Amino acid sequence: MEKHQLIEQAKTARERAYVPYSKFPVGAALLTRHGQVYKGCNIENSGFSMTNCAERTAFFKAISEGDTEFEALAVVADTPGPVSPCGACRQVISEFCPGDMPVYLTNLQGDVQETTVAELLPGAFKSEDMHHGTK
Ligand SMILES: O=c1ccn([C@H]2C[C@H](O)[C@@H](CO)O2)c(=O)[nH]1
Ligand SMILES: [Zn+2]
Repeated sequence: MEKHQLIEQAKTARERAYVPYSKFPVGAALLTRHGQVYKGCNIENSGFSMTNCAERTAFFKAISEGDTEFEALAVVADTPGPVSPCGACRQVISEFCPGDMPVYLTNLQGDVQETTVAELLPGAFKSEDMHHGTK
């Protein structure tokens, strides 16, 4: 699957966003090692803190279906520059993806910022960090 195809899938996902409060739809498309794509949109709630971002929707769909090996992620929103994932999503992405995995941050104007999981969250807290002295 090519980069532009994954970005198109993210745009399709964005059309399903439930965003009555922010009116800011976001779409994500997560490519697995087996070539499957999990799409995610942001889903808001009148209790604002319960909002789930597009990125985390895609990851939670994949993980809950038993797909745990990822190759690329695309995210799209109608932003002036490439969309920037929030801190919570950066932490979730770091949990499940190799540091060198490509991430395509895009917008509707066609700007594409190609980055990596490690660049999105330098110094990420990892499970290894919890086991000092216990192994
Ligand atoms: O990368 C991002 C940034 C924001 N949002 C959502 C959360 C909320 O619904 C709206 C405004 O923050 O956009 C995402 O889904 N992904
Ligand atoms: Zn987020």
